[in-house]
Amino acid sequence: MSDPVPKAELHLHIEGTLEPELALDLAGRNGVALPYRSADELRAAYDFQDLQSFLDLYYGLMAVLRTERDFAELADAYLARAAAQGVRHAEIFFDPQAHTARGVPLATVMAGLGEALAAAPARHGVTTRLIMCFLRDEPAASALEAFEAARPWFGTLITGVGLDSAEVGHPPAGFREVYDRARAAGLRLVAHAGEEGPPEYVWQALDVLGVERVDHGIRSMEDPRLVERLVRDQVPLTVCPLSNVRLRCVDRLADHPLPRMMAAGLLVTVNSDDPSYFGGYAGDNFDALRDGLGLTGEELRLLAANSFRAAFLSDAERAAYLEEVAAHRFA
Ligand SMILES: Nc1ncnc2[nH]cnc12
Ligand SMILES: [Zn+2]
Repeated sequence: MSDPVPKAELHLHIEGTLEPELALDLAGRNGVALPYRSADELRAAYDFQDLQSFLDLYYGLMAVLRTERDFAELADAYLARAAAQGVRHAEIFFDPQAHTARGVPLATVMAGLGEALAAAPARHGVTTRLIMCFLRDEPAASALEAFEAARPWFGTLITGVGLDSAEVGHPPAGFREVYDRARAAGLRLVAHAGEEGPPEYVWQALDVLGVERVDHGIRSMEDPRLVERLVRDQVPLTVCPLSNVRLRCVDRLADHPLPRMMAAGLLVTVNSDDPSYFGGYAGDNFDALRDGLGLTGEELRLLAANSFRAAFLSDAERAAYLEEVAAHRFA
């Protein structure tokens, strides 16, 4: 990747950027016993059958994240890698409940992430937003509790709310109340839907939760009326091609619906989801689309421009980033 196109990353779980080497370092530093003796042994465990098999490993490995410094190092390492692949703006998810349930105070998580994000423009040339996600396989009451605990950071460090974790059997409609509170608090609204779950979950994310962006949304293609709606309203979809292959939502990259989604007029963006686990950061996903699906430089430019159109930026920031995309020369 000689000169990557400038892009925004809008679907990135900071916990999913935990590289095996850092996980082992933190395990040693924090005295956490892991059942892996080397980074290669850990990497070999990254062979997933579906979303749940990934989540089991992902939540388990979070045990190594304990201190403010751990979260700061995690986020700083992501920002360095992302910047090297052309990411100029990152809207970063985190899972508060996955940390507080392990006894790590929310204030510790926020202080660590806050330190790395505050340094990011000067250190890495990356602007950021932070989006707290609710775990949809936990009760709605737990999401409400997490939401209320995070109020001190609303509008300063926390820009929005999202919904993630095991999708099937956990439809968006169960989280109406916490989304209503988030809207009233002035937060931006997104949710994972249509990754493994059916198009009905995308409808619920739009019509019950009132989301502004849909994370994944690939199964929307099964419902022509839903595609019509998403095209009409130009609802951004944060698609994650390498993730979809690794979690077997699609059989092979060659079968990925992204080209059909673009042809249908959907506002598609390309993102890495959990790059340490799925074989690539944002630029690697762009490269895979070029090398594996034959996307042209102009198609990649459109995807990069879409990422800034779909981002929670001011008009002035957006215009400046779109100029950079327009000026980019593909090799
Ligand atoms: N791809 C994904 N889907 C749902 N929840 C997640 N949490 C982290 N990555 C996720
Ligand atoms: Zn995700």
